[in-house]
Amino acid sequence: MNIVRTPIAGLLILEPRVFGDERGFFFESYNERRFQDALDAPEPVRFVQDNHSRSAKNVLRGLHYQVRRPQGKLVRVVDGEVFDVAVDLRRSSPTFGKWFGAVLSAENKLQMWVPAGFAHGFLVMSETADFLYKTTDYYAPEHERCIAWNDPEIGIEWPLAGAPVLSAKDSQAGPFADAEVYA
Ligand SMILES: Cc1cn([C@H]2C[C@H](O)[C@@H](COP(=O)(O)OP(=O)(O)O[C@H]3O[C@@H](C)C(=O)[C@@H](O)[C@H]3O)O2)c(=O)[nH]c1=O
Repeated sequence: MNIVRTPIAGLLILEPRVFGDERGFFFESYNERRFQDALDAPEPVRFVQDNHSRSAKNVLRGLHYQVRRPQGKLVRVVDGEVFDVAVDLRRSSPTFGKWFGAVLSAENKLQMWVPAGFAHGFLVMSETADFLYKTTDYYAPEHERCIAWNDPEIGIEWPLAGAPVLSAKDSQAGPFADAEVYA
């Protein structure tokens, strides 16, 4: 597994080693020891929930985060292609308010490690996309918050091909300026 650091501290791209042969391919989609070594964090990261969503083309989910029960997320795509984005909500971070995005696909098999302290979202670029992720805390809807995907202050450059399809919740999301952020 190759670890690619991003311009935002703690936010990583994981590139698994894929073994292809005449049958198809094999790769380790999660290896706890390699993952913990890559993070080099004081406390081991513990995952408590695995999620799977399927979305149609142009669906945009996000930008989501949980105050008080923040979730680290290890995300990947097993069918299709998405543009995956994390926004740094850690006020003490030199990259507070900055975003980073990467194309994750079934083809490239890249994973993004989004630590606690970020808002997260993605746009589906293929006809459909199956999106899988592990989280470090449980879903807590009472602590869930949304920031508008098109907040001008954040300025995410989404590779849009038309208007995005949003949930009712996401279409009512507020601006970054009103967001409850982390310390
Ligand atoms: C996220 C989640 C949703 N649900 C339920 C609530 C709701 O009825 C239904 C759909 O929920 P949502 O519309 O919030 O799903 P979705 O918009 O896919 O939410 C997800 O978006 C991406 C970008 C993230 O980063 C995730 O952490 C999560 O917030 O599923 C759970 O039961 N557990 C969960 O962990």
